[in-house]
Amino acid sequence: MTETQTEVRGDSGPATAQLVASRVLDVPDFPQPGVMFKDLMPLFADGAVFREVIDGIVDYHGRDSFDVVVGIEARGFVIAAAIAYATGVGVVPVRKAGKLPRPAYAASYALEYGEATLEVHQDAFTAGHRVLVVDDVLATGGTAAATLDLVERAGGQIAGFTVLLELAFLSGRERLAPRPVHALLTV
Ligand SMILES: O=P(O)(O)OC[C@H]1O[C@H](OP(=O)(O)OP(=O)(O)O)[C@H](O)[C@@H]1O
Ligand SMILES: Nc1ncnc2[nH]cnc12
Repeated sequence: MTETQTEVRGDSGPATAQLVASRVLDVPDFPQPGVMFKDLMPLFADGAVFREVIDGIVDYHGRDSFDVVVGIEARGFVIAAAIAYATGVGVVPVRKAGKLPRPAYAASYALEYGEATLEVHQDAFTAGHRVLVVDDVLATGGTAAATLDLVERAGGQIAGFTVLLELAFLSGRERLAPRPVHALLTV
C-alpha cells in the first residue's frame, strides 16, 4: 500500500473518515513523553470541513433523536455548541472539577496521560431528556465513561455518544460496551 492509499475507517464511512484524517495533526510527546497527541484544531479551523463534520454527526443520529447535547471539557465544547446551534437544542457542559458554580455531581477517572475529575450540575437535565454526548477523542474511555455516568446520575438518558477520533489501541470502545460508540475516524 502506498502512502496515498492509507486505509481509513470510521462509523460514518471511509469518505468521512478520510475528511477527518486530513485535518488531524500528530504531535509527538505531548503532553508528556511517549504520548502521540492527536490535535484536531486544524479541523475546527476549517469552516467547510467543520460544518460537514457537524452535519454528518446530526444526520447519523437523526435531528429528532436527542433533546440536549453534552460537550466534555474542553474540546468537546466546540463540537457540542455547533451541534446545538445547528439543531436548536441546548448545550450542557461537563466540566473539570471546581469550575461549576452550583451543586454538581462528580466522577473521577484515569485517562491516557493522567487523572482528572469531571462534574455536571445536578439540575442540568429535565428527567428523561435524551442526551447526545460528544467529544473530540476517545482514548482509554475513562473520560467518556465518567461523563455517561454523570449524565445518568443527573437524570439524563443517553441518546448517543460521538467522537471525531477513536484511538482503537487504547480500547475505549470495549470499556464503554455495550453502549454504542460513533467514531468518525478510527485509528
Ligand atoms: O479516553 P480518555 O483516555 O479518557 O481520553 C480522552 C479525553 O482526553 C482529552 O481530553 P483532556 O483530558 O486532555 O482535556 P482537554 O480537552 O481539556 O484538553 C480528549 O479531549 C478527551 O476528552
Ligand atoms: N493521544 C491523544 N490525543 C488527543 N487527545 C487525547 N486524549 C487522550 N489521549 C489523547
